[in-house]
Amino acid sequence: MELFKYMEQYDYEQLVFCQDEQSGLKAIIAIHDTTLGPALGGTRMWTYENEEAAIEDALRLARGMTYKNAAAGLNLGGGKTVIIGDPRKDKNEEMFRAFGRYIQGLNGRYITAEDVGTTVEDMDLIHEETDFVTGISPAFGSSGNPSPVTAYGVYKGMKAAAKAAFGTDSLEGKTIAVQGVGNVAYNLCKHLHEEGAQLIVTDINKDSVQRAVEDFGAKAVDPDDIYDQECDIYAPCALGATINDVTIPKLKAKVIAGAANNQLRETHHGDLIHEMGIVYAPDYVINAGGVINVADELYGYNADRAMKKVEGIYQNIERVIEISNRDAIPTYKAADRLAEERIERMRKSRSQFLQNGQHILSRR
Ligand SMILES: NC(=O)c1ccc[n+]([C@@H]2O[C@H](COP(=O)([O-])OP(=O)(O)OC[C@H]3O[C@@H](n4cnc5c(N)ncnc54)[C@H](O)[C@@H]3O)[C@@H](O)[C@H]2O)c1
Ligand SMILES: CC(C)C[C@H](N)C(=O)O
Repeated sequence: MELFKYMEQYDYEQLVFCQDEQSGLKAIIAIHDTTLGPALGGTRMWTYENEEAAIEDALRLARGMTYKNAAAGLNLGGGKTVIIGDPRKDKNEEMFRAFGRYIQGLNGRYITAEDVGTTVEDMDLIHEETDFVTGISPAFGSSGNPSPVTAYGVYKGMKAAAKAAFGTDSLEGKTIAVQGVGNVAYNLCKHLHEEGAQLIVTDINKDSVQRAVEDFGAKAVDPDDIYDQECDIYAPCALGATINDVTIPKLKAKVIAGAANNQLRETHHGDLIHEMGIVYAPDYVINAGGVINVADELYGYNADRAMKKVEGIYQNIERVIEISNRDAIPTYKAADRLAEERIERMRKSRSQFLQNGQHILSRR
Protein backbone atom coordinates (compact mmCIF):
# COMPACT_ATOMS: atom_id res chain seq x y z
CA MET A 1 0.00 0.00 0.00
CA GLU A 2 1.33 3.46 -0.87
CA LEU A 3 0.42 5.09 2.40
CA PHE A 4 0.56 8.77 1.55
CA LYS A 5 -1.26 8.15 -1.72
CA TYR A 6 -4.04 6.33 0.16
CA MET A 7 -4.19 9.04 2.82
CA GLU A 8 -4.40 11.72 0.15
CA GLN A 9 -7.12 9.85 -1.76
CA TYR A 10 -9.46 9.79 1.27
CA ASP A 11 -8.12 12.92 2.92
CA TYR A 12 -6.73 11.43 6.15
CA GLU A 13 -5.15 13.80 8.65
CA GLN A 14 -2.77 11.63 10.66
CA LEU A 15 -1.49 8.12 11.24
CA VAL A 16 0.36 7.32 14.46
CA PHE A 17 2.44 4.18 15.02
CA CYS A 18 2.93 3.23 18.68
CA GLN A 19 5.57 0.71 19.80
CA ASP A 20 6.50 -0.36 23.31
CA GLU A 21 8.86 -3.32 23.50
CA GLN A 22 8.42 -4.00 27.21
CA SER A 23 4.63 -4.52 27.00
CA GLY A 24 4.51 -5.76 23.41
CA LEU A 25 2.32 -2.84 22.35
CA LYS A 26 2.07 -2.40 18.61
CA ALA A 27 -0.77 0.00 17.86
CA ILE A 28 -1.87 2.19 14.99
CA ILE A 29 -4.01 5.25 15.64
CA ALA A 30 -5.66 6.63 12.51
CA ILE A 31 -7.24 10.09 12.60
CA HIS A 32 -9.34 10.69 9.53
CA ASP A 33 -11.05 14.06 9.91
CA THR A 34 -11.50 16.51 12.78
CA THR A 35 -13.68 19.11 11.04
CA LEU A 36 -16.61 18.48 13.39
CA GLY A 37 -14.53 18.01 16.55
CA PRO A 38 -11.96 15.69 18.13
CA ALA A 39 -11.76 12.25 16.57
CA LEU A 40 -13.69 9.70 18.65
CA GLY A 41 -13.47 6.00 17.82
CA GLY A 42 -12.81 2.71 19.54
CA THR A 43 -9.73 0.52 19.93
CA ARG A 44 -9.78 -2.87 18.23
CA MET A 45 -7.42 -5.67 19.29
CA TRP A 46 -7.07 -8.38 16.68
CA THR A 47 -4.59 -10.85 15.22
CA TYR A 48 -3.91 -9.45 11.76
CA GLU A 49 -2.35 -11.51 8.99
CA ASN A 50 0.29 -8.82 8.52
CA GLU A 51 1.03 -5.19 9.35
CA GLU A 52 -0.48 -3.90 6.13
CA ALA A 53 -3.83 -5.53 6.98
CA ALA A 54 -3.75 -3.82 10.38
CA ILE A 55 -2.97 -0.40 8.89
CA GLU A 56 -5.71 -0.81 6.31
CA ASP A 57 -8.23 -1.80 8.99
CA ALA A 58 -7.31 1.22 11.15
CA LEU A 59 -7.65 3.57 8.18
CA ARG A 60 -10.97 2.16 6.96
CA LEU A 61 -12.45 2.07 10.47
CA ALA A 62 -11.33 5.66 11.20
CA ARG A 63 -12.99 6.98 8.05
CA GLY A 64 -16.12 5.05 8.99
CA MET A 65 -16.14 6.87 12.33
CA THR A 66 -16.01 10.26 10.58
CA TYR A 67 -19.15 9.33 8.66
CA LYS A 68 -20.80 7.68 11.68
CA ASN A 69 -20.27 10.65 13.97
CA ALA A 70 -21.35 13.14 11.30
CA ALA A 71 -24.51 11.20 10.37
CA ALA A 72 -25.42 10.79 14.04
CA GLY A 73 -25.28 14.57 14.48
CA LEU A 74 -22.33 14.43 16.89
CA ASN A 75 -19.79 17.24 17.06
CA LEU A 76 -16.97 14.78 16.65
CA GLY A 77 -14.53 13.72 14.00
CA GLY A 78 -13.44 10.20 13.12
CA GLY A 79 -10.54 8.09 14.32
CA LYS A 80 -9.80 4.54 15.34
CA THR A 81 -7.02 2.41 16.82
CA VAL A 82 -5.99 -1.15 16.14
CA ILE A 83 -3.70 -3.01 18.53
CA ILE A 84 -1.99 -5.95 16.90
CA GLY A 85 -2.35 -9.03 19.10
CA ASP A 86 -4.59 -11.76 20.41
CA PRO A 87 -7.01 -10.26 22.94
CA ARG A 88 -7.25 -13.63 24.73
CA LYS A 89 -3.49 -14.02 25.24
CA ASP A 90 -1.49 -10.87 24.65
CA LYS A 91 -3.04 -8.27 26.96
CA ASN A 92 -1.26 -6.85 29.99
CA GLU A 93 -1.53 -3.79 32.20
CA GLU A 94 1.63 -2.15 30.84
CA MET A 95 0.30 -2.42 27.27
CA PHE A 96 -2.85 -0.39 27.90
CA ARG A 97 -1.04 2.10 30.08
CA ALA A 98 1.63 2.60 27.42
CA PHE A 99 -1.16 3.06 24.87
CA GLY A 100 -2.85 5.55 27.22
CA ARG A 101 0.31 7.65 27.23
CA TYR A 102 0.33 7.72 23.43
CA ILE A 103 -3.29 8.95 23.49
CA GLN A 104 -2.37 11.58 26.06
CA GLY A 105 0.39 12.72 23.70
CA LEU A 106 -2.26 13.58 21.12
CA ASN A 107 -3.67 16.06 23.63
CA GLY A 108 -7.35 15.47 22.87
CA ARG A 109 -7.20 15.17 19.09
CA TYR A 110 -8.22 11.53 19.56
CA ILE A 111 -10.55 10.01 22.19
CA THR A 112 -10.92 6.25 22.46
CA ALA A 113 -13.44 3.63 23.65
CA GLU A 114 -14.13 -0.11 23.21
CA ASP A 115 -14.27 -2.08 19.98
CA VAL A 116 -13.76 -5.75 19.09
CA GLY A 117 -11.29 -7.34 21.51
CA THR A 118 -11.27 -4.59 24.15
CA THR A 119 -13.26 -4.18 27.36
CA VAL A 120 -14.24 -1.68 30.04
CA GLU A 121 -11.33 -3.03 32.15
CA ASP A 122 -8.89 -2.19 29.34
CA MET A 123 -10.37 1.33 29.10
CA ASP A 124 -9.90 1.72 32.87
CA LEU A 125 -6.18 0.96 32.43
CA ILE A 126 -5.94 3.55 29.65
CA HIS A 127 -7.69 5.98 31.98
CA GLU A 128 -4.80 5.61 34.46
CA GLU A 129 -2.78 7.66 31.95
CA THR A 130 -5.25 9.90 30.15
CA ASP A 131 -8.72 11.45 30.38
CA PHE A 132 -9.21 11.06 26.63
CA VAL A 133 -11.00 7.73 26.97
CA THR A 134 -14.72 6.93 27.26
CA GLY A 135 -16.62 3.75 28.10
CA ILE A 136 -14.71 3.34 31.37
CA SER A 137 -16.30 2.02 34.58
CA PRO A 138 -19.54 3.79 35.60
CA ALA A 139 -17.94 4.42 39.02
CA PHE A 140 -15.92 7.19 37.32
CA GLY A 141 -19.13 8.85 36.06
CA SER A 142 -18.72 7.16 32.70
CA SER A 143 -21.28 5.37 30.52
CA GLY A 144 -19.61 1.94 30.88
CA ASN A 145 -19.81 -0.78 28.23
CA PRO A 146 -21.29 0.65 24.98
CA SER A 147 -22.29 -2.74 23.49
CA PRO A 148 -25.83 -3.04 24.94
CA VAL A 149 -26.61 0.48 23.72
CA THR A 150 -25.20 -0.28 20.26
CA ALA A 151 -27.41 -3.37 20.23
CA TYR A 152 -30.51 -1.35 21.11
CA GLY A 153 -29.76 1.11 18.30
CA VAL A 154 -29.29 -1.75 15.82
CA TYR A 155 -32.61 -3.24 16.97
CA LYS A 156 -34.38 0.10 16.38
CA GLY A 157 -32.73 0.60 12.99
CA MET A 158 -33.57 -2.95 11.97
CA LYS A 159 -37.23 -2.25 12.69
CA ALA A 160 -37.15 0.85 10.48
CA ALA A 161 -35.54 -1.15 7.65
CA ALA A 162 -38.09 -3.96 8.12
CA LYS A 163 -40.90 -1.42 7.78
CA ALA A 164 -39.56 -0.37 4.38
CA ALA A 165 -39.23 -3.98 3.21
CA PHE A 166 -42.27 -5.66 4.76
CA GLY A 167 -44.69 -2.77 5.40
CA THR A 168 -44.55 -3.30 9.18
CA ASP A 169 -41.80 -2.76 11.70
CA SER A 170 -42.87 -5.74 13.79
CA LEU A 171 -40.18 -8.41 13.92
CA GLU A 172 -42.52 -11.00 15.41
CA GLY A 173 -42.25 -14.21 13.40
CA LYS A 174 -39.42 -12.88 11.23
CA THR A 175 -36.41 -15.13 10.73
CA ILE A 176 -33.15 -13.32 11.38
CA ALA A 177 -29.70 -14.75 10.58
CA VAL A 178 -27.13 -13.27 12.97
CA GLN A 179 -23.43 -13.55 12.10
CA GLY A 180 -21.24 -13.32 15.20
CA VAL A 181 -22.91 -13.42 18.61
CA GLY A 182 -20.41 -11.38 20.61
CA ASN A 183 -21.01 -8.40 22.90
CA VAL A 184 -23.34 -6.46 20.62
CA ALA A 185 -25.13 -9.32 18.91
CA TYR A 186 -25.91 -11.21 22.14
CA ASN A 187 -27.80 -8.13 23.36
CA LEU A 188 -29.41 -7.67 19.94
CA CYS A 189 -30.62 -11.30 19.98
CA LYS A 190 -32.20 -10.63 23.37
CA HIS A 191 -34.36 -7.81 21.94
CA LEU A 192 -35.22 -9.87 18.86
CA HIS A 193 -36.13 -12.92 20.93
CA GLU A 194 -38.32 -10.81 23.23
CA GLU A 195 -40.19 -9.54 20.18
CA GLY A 196 -40.81 -13.07 18.93
CA ALA A 197 -38.28 -13.34 16.09
CA GLN A 198 -36.79 -16.71 15.09
CA LEU A 199 -33.00 -16.63 15.30
CA ILE A 200 -30.32 -18.40 13.28
CA VAL A 201 -26.85 -17.77 14.69
CA THR A 202 -23.23 -18.49 13.94
CA ASP A 203 -19.87 -17.64 15.49
CA ILE A 204 -16.31 -18.93 15.31
CA ASN A 205 -16.51 -19.12 19.09
CA LYS A 206 -18.56 -22.22 20.01
CA ASP A 207 -19.36 -21.01 23.54
CA SER A 208 -20.99 -17.85 22.18
CA VAL A 209 -23.15 -19.94 19.85
CA GLN A 210 -24.13 -22.27 22.67
CA ARG A 211 -25.18 -19.35 24.85
CA ALA A 212 -27.49 -18.00 22.12
CA VAL A 213 -28.97 -21.46 21.54
CA GLU A 214 -29.67 -21.92 25.24
CA ASP A 215 -30.89 -18.41 26.03
CA PHE A 216 -32.92 -17.65 22.90
CA GLY A 217 -33.71 -21.02 21.31
CA ALA A 218 -31.59 -19.99 18.31
CA LYS A 219 -30.73 -22.47 15.56
CA ALA A 220 -26.93 -22.80 15.18
CA VAL A 221 -25.19 -23.07 11.79
CA ASP A 222 -21.56 -23.21 10.70
CA PRO A 223 -19.90 -19.86 9.89
CA ASP A 224 -19.83 -20.45 6.12
CA ASP A 225 -23.50 -21.47 6.06
CA ILE A 226 -24.96 -18.25 7.43
CA TYR A 227 -25.27 -16.49 4.06
CA ASP A 228 -27.65 -18.86 2.28
CA GLN A 229 -30.09 -19.41 5.13
CA GLU A 230 -33.79 -18.98 4.34
CA CYS A 231 -34.40 -15.81 6.33
CA ASP A 232 -36.01 -12.36 6.22
CA ILE A 233 -33.11 -10.39 7.64
CA TYR A 234 -29.34 -10.91 7.58
CA ALA A 235 -27.61 -9.24 10.54
CA PRO A 236 -23.81 -9.06 10.09
CA CYS A 237 -22.41 -8.55 13.59
CA ALA A 238 -18.85 -9.91 13.35
CA LEU A 239 -16.11 -8.26 11.29
CA GLY A 240 -16.32 -6.27 8.06
CA ALA A 241 -16.49 -6.96 4.31
CA THR A 242 -18.98 -9.84 4.54
CA ILE A 243 -21.12 -8.35 1.75
CA ASN A 244 -18.99 -9.24 -1.26
CA ASP A 245 -18.87 -11.07 -4.61
CA VAL A 246 -18.92 -14.49 -2.96
CA THR A 247 -21.72 -13.91 -0.45
CA ILE A 248 -24.15 -11.71 -2.38
CA PRO A 249 -25.36 -14.47 -4.76
CA LYS A 250 -26.12 -16.63 -1.70
CA LEU A 251 -28.24 -14.08 0.18
CA LYS A 252 -31.97 -14.78 0.49
CA ALA A 253 -32.77 -12.00 2.97
CA LYS A 254 -34.81 -8.93 2.00
CA VAL A 255 -33.10 -6.76 4.62
CA ILE A 256 -29.47 -6.38 5.73
CA ALA A 257 -29.21 -4.73 9.14
CA GLY A 258 -26.42 -5.45 11.60
CA ALA A 259 -23.77 -4.04 13.92
CA ALA A 260 -20.55 -4.76 12.03
CA ASN A 261 -18.45 -1.88 10.72
CA ASN A 262 -17.52 -1.70 7.01
CA GLN A 263 -20.00 -4.37 5.91
CA LEU A 264 -19.59 -3.68 2.17
CA ARG A 265 -16.27 -5.00 0.86
CA GLU A 266 -16.38 -2.33 -1.87
CA THR A 267 -18.96 0.35 -2.55
CA HIS A 268 -20.11 -1.39 -5.75
CA HIS A 269 -21.42 -4.20 -3.53
CA GLY A 270 -23.84 -1.62 -2.13
CA ASP A 271 -24.99 -0.94 -5.69
CA LEU A 272 -25.47 -4.66 -6.31
CA ILE A 273 -27.67 -5.32 -3.29
CA HIS A 274 -29.68 -2.20 -4.11
CA GLU A 275 -30.35 -3.54 -7.61
CA MET A 276 -31.45 -6.84 -6.04
CA GLY A 277 -34.11 -4.91 -4.05
CA ILE A 278 -32.52 -5.65 -0.67
CA VAL A 279 -33.08 -2.92 1.93
CA TYR A 280 -29.62 -2.21 3.35
CA ALA A 281 -29.42 -0.25 6.62
CA PRO A 282 -26.02 1.47 6.23
CA ASP A 283 -23.63 0.11 8.87
CA TYR A 284 -22.45 3.38 10.33
CA VAL A 285 -25.98 4.76 10.67
CA ILE A 286 -27.51 1.71 12.34
CA ASN A 287 -24.57 0.93 14.67
CA ALA A 288 -24.08 4.47 16.03
CA GLY A 289 -25.73 3.73 19.41
CA GLY A 290 -22.44 2.99 21.18
CA VAL A 291 -20.67 6.11 20.05
CA ILE A 292 -23.74 8.26 20.75
CA ASN A 293 -23.75 6.85 24.28
CA VAL A 294 -20.04 7.33 25.01
CA ALA A 295 -20.05 10.77 23.35
CA ASP A 296 -22.56 11.93 25.93
CA GLU A 297 -19.74 11.71 28.50
CA LEU A 298 -18.33 14.89 26.98
CA TYR A 299 -21.34 16.73 28.47
CA GLY A 300 -21.38 14.85 31.81
CA TYR A 301 -23.03 11.51 31.14
CA ASN A 302 -26.83 11.41 31.28
CA ALA A 303 -28.30 8.02 30.35
CA ASP A 304 -31.80 9.39 29.54
CA ARG A 305 -30.41 12.04 27.22
CA ALA A 306 -28.15 9.51 25.50
CA MET A 307 -30.92 6.90 25.05
CA LYS A 308 -33.27 9.52 23.57
CA LYS A 309 -30.65 10.16 20.91
CA VAL A 310 -30.12 6.45 20.32
CA GLU A 311 -33.89 6.03 19.75
CA GLY A 312 -33.41 8.48 16.86
CA ILE A 313 -31.56 5.79 14.89
CA TYR A 314 -35.01 4.58 13.78
CA GLN A 315 -35.69 7.98 12.15
CA ASN A 316 -32.15 8.20 10.78
CA ILE A 317 -32.60 4.91 8.93
CA GLU A 318 -36.04 6.05 7.70
CA ARG A 319 -34.47 9.28 6.42
CA VAL A 320 -31.72 7.43 4.55
CA ILE A 321 -34.29 5.12 2.93
CA GLU A 322 -36.45 8.13 1.99
CA ILE A 323 -33.49 9.82 0.24
CA SER A 324 -32.60 6.53 -1.45
CA ASN A 325 -36.16 6.19 -2.82
CA ARG A 326 -36.49 9.85 -3.75
CA ASP A 327 -33.20 10.07 -5.63
CA ALA A 328 -33.10 6.45 -6.83
CA ILE A 329 -29.69 5.84 -5.21
CA PRO A 330 -28.50 3.02 -2.94
CA THR A 331 -28.91 3.62 0.78
CA TYR A 332 -25.12 3.65 1.37
CA LYS A 333 -24.86 6.61 -1.01
CA ALA A 334 -27.76 8.39 0.66
CA ALA A 335 -26.03 8.00 4.04
CA ASP A 336 -22.68 9.20 2.66
CA ARG A 337 -24.41 12.24 1.21
CA LEU A 338 -25.97 13.15 4.58
CA ALA A 339 -22.65 12.82 6.38
CA GLU A 340 -20.56 14.59 3.73
CA GLU A 341 -23.01 17.49 3.43
CA ARG A 342 -22.87 18.10 7.19
CA ILE A 343 -19.06 18.05 7.24
CA GLU A 344 -18.87 20.37 4.21
CA ARG A 345 -21.35 22.84 5.72
CA MET A 346 -19.25 23.05 8.89
CA ARG A 347 -15.99 23.26 6.94
CA LYS A 348 -17.27 26.20 4.94
CA SER A 349 -19.04 28.12 7.69
CA ARG A 350 -17.26 31.27 8.85
CA SER A 351 -14.39 30.58 11.17
CA GLN A 352 -13.93 33.04 14.02
CA PHE A 353 -11.07 33.01 16.43
CA LEU A 354 -12.12 31.65 19.81
CA GLN A 355 -9.72 30.83 22.61
CA ASN A 356 -10.48 27.35 23.88
CA GLY A 357 -8.80 26.04 27.00
CA GLN A 358 -6.29 27.81 29.16
CA HIS A 359 -4.59 30.78 27.55
CA ILE A 360 -1.17 31.50 29.00
CA LEU A 361 -2.32 35.03 30.01
CA SER A 362 -5.20 33.64 32.08
CA ARG A 363 -2.70 32.03 34.45
CA ARG A 364 -1.39 35.38 35.66
N1 LIG B 1 -19.14 -2.78 20.67
C1 LIG B 1 -19.78 -1.73 20.17
O1 LIG B 1 -20.38 -0.94 20.89
C2 LIG B 1 -19.81 -1.54 18.68
C3 LIG B 1 -20.33 -0.35 18.17
C4 LIG B 1 -20.44 -0.19 16.79
C5 LIG B 1 -19.99 -1.19 15.95
N2 LIG B 1 -19.47 -2.32 16.46
C6 LIG B 1 -19.04 -3.35 15.53
O2 LIG B 1 -19.89 -4.49 15.70
C7 LIG B 1 -19.14 -5.69 15.47
C8 LIG B 1 -19.21 -6.58 16.71
O3 LIG B 1 -18.65 -5.89 17.80
P1 LIG B 1 -18.62 -6.53 19.27
O4 LIG B 1 -18.24 -5.45 20.18
O5 LIG B 1 -19.86 -7.30 19.52
O6 LIG B 1 -17.38 -7.51 19.13
P2 LIG B 1 -17.16 -8.95 19.75
O7 LIG B 1 -15.74 -9.30 19.56
O8 LIG B 1 -17.74 -9.05 21.11
O9 LIG B 1 -18.07 -9.86 18.80
C9 LIG B 1 -17.71 -10.25 17.52
C10 LIG B 1 -18.04 -11.73 17.39
O10 LIG B 1 -17.85 -12.12 16.04
C11 LIG B 1 -17.26 -13.41 16.04
N3 LIG B 1 -16.62 -13.63 14.73
C12 LIG B 1 -15.46 -13.12 14.25
N4 LIG B 1 -15.25 -13.55 13.00
C13 LIG B 1 -16.32 -14.33 12.68
C14 LIG B 1 -16.70 -15.07 11.51
N5 LIG B 1 -15.93 -15.09 10.44
N6 LIG B 1 -17.86 -15.75 11.53
C15 LIG B 1 -18.64 -15.75 12.64
N7 LIG B 1 -18.33 -15.08 13.76
C16 LIG B 1 -17.20 -14.39 13.79
C17 LIG B 1 -16.31 -13.39 17.22
O11 LIG B 1 -15.98 -14.70 17.65
C18 LIG B 1 -17.14 -12.61 18.25
O12 LIG B 1 -17.93 -13.47 19.05
C19 LIG B 1 -17.73 -5.22 15.10
O13 LIG B 1 -17.63 -5.10 13.71
C20 LIG B 1 -17.64 -3.85 15.75
O14 LIG B 1 -16.69 -3.02 15.12
C21 LIG B 1 -19.37 -2.53 17.80
C1 LIG C 1 -16.77 4.72 20.38
C2 LIG C 1 -17.12 3.30 20.32
C3 LIG C 1 -18.22 2.95 21.11
C4 LIG C 1 -16.88 2.82 18.99
C5 LIG C 1 -17.58 1.59 18.47
N1 LIG C 1 -16.71 0.46 18.58
C6 LIG C 1 -17.99 1.87 17.05
O1 LIG C 1 -17.50 1.29 16.12
O2 LIG C 1 -18.86 2.70 16.85
